[in-house]
Amino acid sequence: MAAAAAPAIPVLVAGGVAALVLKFFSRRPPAAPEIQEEASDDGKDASSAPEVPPITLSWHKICCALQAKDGITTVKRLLKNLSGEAKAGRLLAIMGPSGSGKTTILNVLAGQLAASPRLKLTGLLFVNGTPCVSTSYKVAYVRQEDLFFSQLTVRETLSLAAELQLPGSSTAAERSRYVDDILQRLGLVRCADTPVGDAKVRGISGGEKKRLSIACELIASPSVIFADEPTTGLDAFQAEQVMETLKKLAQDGHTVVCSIHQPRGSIYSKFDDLLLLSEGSVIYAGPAQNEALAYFAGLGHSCPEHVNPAEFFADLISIDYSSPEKESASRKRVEAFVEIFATTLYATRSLSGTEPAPVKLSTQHVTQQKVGWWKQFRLLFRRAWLQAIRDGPTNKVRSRMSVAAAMIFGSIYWRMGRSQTSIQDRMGLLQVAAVNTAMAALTKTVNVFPKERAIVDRERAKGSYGLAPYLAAKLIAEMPIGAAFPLLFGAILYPMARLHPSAKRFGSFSSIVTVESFAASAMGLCVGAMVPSTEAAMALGPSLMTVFIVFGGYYVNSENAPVMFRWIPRVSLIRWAFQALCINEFKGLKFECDKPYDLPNGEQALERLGFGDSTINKAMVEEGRILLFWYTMTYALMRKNKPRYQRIVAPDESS
Ligand SMILES: Nc1ncnc2c1ncn2[C@@H]1O[C@H](COP(=O)(O)OP(=O)(O)OP(=O)(O)O)[C@@H](O)[C@H]1O
Repeated sequence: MAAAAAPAIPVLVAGGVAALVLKFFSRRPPAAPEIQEEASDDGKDASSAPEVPPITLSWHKICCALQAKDGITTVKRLLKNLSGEAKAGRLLAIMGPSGSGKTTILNVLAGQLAASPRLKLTGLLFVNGTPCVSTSYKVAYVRQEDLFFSQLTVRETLSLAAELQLPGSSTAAERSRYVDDILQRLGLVRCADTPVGDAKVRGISGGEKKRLSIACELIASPSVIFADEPTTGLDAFQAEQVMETLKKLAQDGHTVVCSIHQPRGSIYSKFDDLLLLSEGSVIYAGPAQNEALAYFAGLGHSCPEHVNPAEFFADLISIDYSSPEKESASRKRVEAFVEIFATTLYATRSLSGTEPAPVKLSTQHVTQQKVGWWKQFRLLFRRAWLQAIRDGPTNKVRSRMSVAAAMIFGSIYWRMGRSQTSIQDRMGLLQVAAVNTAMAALTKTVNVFPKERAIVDRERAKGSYGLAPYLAAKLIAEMPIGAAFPLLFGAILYPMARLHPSAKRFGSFSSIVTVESFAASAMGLCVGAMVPSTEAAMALGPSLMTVFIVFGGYYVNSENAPVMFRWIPRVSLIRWAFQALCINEFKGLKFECDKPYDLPNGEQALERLGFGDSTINKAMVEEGRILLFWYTMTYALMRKNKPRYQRIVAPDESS
């Protein structure tokens, strides 16, 4: 009985955490934005755009090649001798056909080209004329996909970024004013208290999401802002607004560089400078407006009146694959453009004139972590908690599934008696309960975690916080809600099936399924940390769990399994949960006996299953070890898989 009571501890712990969390947040309603209404200490006006050091970024002879496995042969040249510059206070647009290298050059300039042993990246980068070093300027990179925690409002998202990224010396009022200022500047005031939303719950619009992405990047007052196709997926109006935002940021003194596909005329007119690429080569780099048109007119290609220059350039520099003749003609034209540009004044006038001395460069940009471990933990805990409790659709589905599963199994195993046949029924039900609990927790986690990991990877790459406070905050914040569903399942199933009728046994039953559910979630986290996408996680997670189900203690007796598989039951979270549930159910239970070979009590039933000399405590310790193993593996994998960026080397260093 004492053993049976021991596993009640996790439920008490989860309940305790839930109570503490509720108490903590009862003082701050979840929907309320976390704005401190303190008066400014220093009376500074935060409404003006913060001053950023002006940066002129120039690049010289950037080459990027994909190499064969031998490391010598070049398979493809992604960037060919690219030179150019982006100036403070100006908006530079990188345009070119699909696959021309726009994203690649943007990644290179932002120091965020994903590292690969098969890529060779050479060239020189200069900031205000001096060789670029990693921490000499602040970079913001607005990626194509906008990834956010869907249940947080716009203001909460920005406030959290501000709390994590602004120096600890700033006051809460200053941070709050700073957030208000950014909301104002990016036109996000109207949707400030709207949740970001996702596919399940509609939140802010695509354009607002993009502007929120820019806003989050602006928190650190970057000098240079890179944006990869910021208008993709937006309607004309939203696209216009996003580009207007970038233009204003340029006018505020930022250096803004964006790649863009086929902008409409009104968007093109906002560009100050233009970098035209085709198949990794520069076709034109220089001022975007009349100069660009005059340059091509000088080459015999005049843009007709009332034609959008962006469309004109797109037609001019694209390779036409519709027929071999057209392909050859368009390729010749593009090659001629590349050749001409490489030898014109345009190609060199923006650079400092003298050939820069080769220096060893690193463009890896890592922000220093600004706040301490506990503050990171507290902020991330709040985010994880809000995300978990506000996710109504997911929680509704999970609770409905728990109730439905309990009702179905409860009806099938309705009020089991004490006949001999009920022994098999009990075993079947306990196995089904263990499998259902594990699968529900696993599928939920693998469905959600890979998306969250993508956000966390980005934030960690920026140095916003560490992995340990993130994981600790997530695990603790999700504990109460994670415990609620197995508890609901147990509370309905237990009386329906009339399992061992004792409050203590019910407490143990609930504790066992709760711990098992945490172990399955931990396994889901590990699977999510291992693979690149939700689809891959959804394929791998349940397949792995099937193996643990087969060796879950009911279908195969571990002693009868081939030697090579005998270790699997020891690591199967289903097996230990099933074992603990059986001991909890059968110990002390008497059965009706008619025949001499009938089993008179539960102890003998346990002997048959091979659980005779075990206890609930022992099984739960094993389950706890499995839980810790998956948590540790998740930590190790996320640590190992932290995004790494390709180092750029000076041309002569690479030879
Ligand atoms: N890490 C990589 N390994 C292999 N090939 C790559 C890698 N990165 C880019 N490429 C290739 O380099 C070329 C340029 O890619 P990039 O994404 O820069 O083009 P893009 O102009 O941005 O295209 P789009 O407009 O379609 O996004 C493509 O052919 C792409 O397949």
